[in-house]
Amino acid sequence: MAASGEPKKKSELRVFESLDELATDLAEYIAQLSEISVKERGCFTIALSGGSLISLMGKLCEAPYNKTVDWTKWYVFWADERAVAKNHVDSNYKQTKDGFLSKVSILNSHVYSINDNVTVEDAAGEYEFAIRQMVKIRIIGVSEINDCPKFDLILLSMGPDGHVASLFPQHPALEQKEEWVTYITNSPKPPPERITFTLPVINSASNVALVATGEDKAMAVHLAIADATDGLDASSSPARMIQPTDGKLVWFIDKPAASVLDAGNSDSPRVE
Ligand SMILES: O=C(O)[C@H](O)[C@@H](O)[C@H](O)[C@H](O)COP(=O)(O)O
Repeated sequence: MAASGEPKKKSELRVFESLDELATDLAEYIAQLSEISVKERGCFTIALSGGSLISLMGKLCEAPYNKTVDWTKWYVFWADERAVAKNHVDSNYKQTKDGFLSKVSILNSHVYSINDNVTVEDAAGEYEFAIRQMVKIRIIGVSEINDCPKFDLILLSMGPDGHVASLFPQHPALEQKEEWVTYITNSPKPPPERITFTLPVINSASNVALVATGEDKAMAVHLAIADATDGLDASSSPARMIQPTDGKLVWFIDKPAASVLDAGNSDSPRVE
């Protein structure tokens, strides 16, 4: 059973006893957002990332969702991607195709993967251009605050160092305010070359889900969520910088990832 708090400041923390319960709730959450977006806007724009996220989304490929979700209305993007060939084991696209896209009826023409035939810089530029075209025709919504794309849902998983997408602690990419998509060539976690959504894009989404599982994430979860983090330099916790301006953030974490919060080492969390 999830310990789920009432939304406060448009953020919510859901803590699960098991990965199975987390996966069940995550599938229902995504399916509900898809239904709402299709009803309100006629389509559903979702940006994915790597890590265990894709396998945690697995229940979407099963009954009832495989039949009830309106897959033809989905448009799939990536919040970050490694600059490797699409058939490389490190490719987020490959992981998503093998574990998700090949199992549901999303149209190939609605899948916006990153060009793996050009430099990482050009791939980032092309990806931003593609997103701009989709904003122009309003498949992707637009933020009234800053003209950024407003994805219906951006799904992120957090690393043990608090990184989200390919935004790593202390990295200058965290400061990028102008571009929607940027690239890095020195990722502390291999592979070194990656493209990533910038913070303004992530924070402009209608919904952001942040998934963190396992004990190795416990301190990063604490730093990202706790109200009081004495002397914490903001850029040491990219996950803490995820604060949708006009959208809603939901954390999906398991007990081990919540263990530092549970231990009472944090003051009241910034989210409930
Ligand atoms: O880009 C990457 O190198 C990974 O995808 C990374 O961002 C991953 O998502 C987190 O480290 C969480 O990993 P898990 O979800 O596997 O715990």
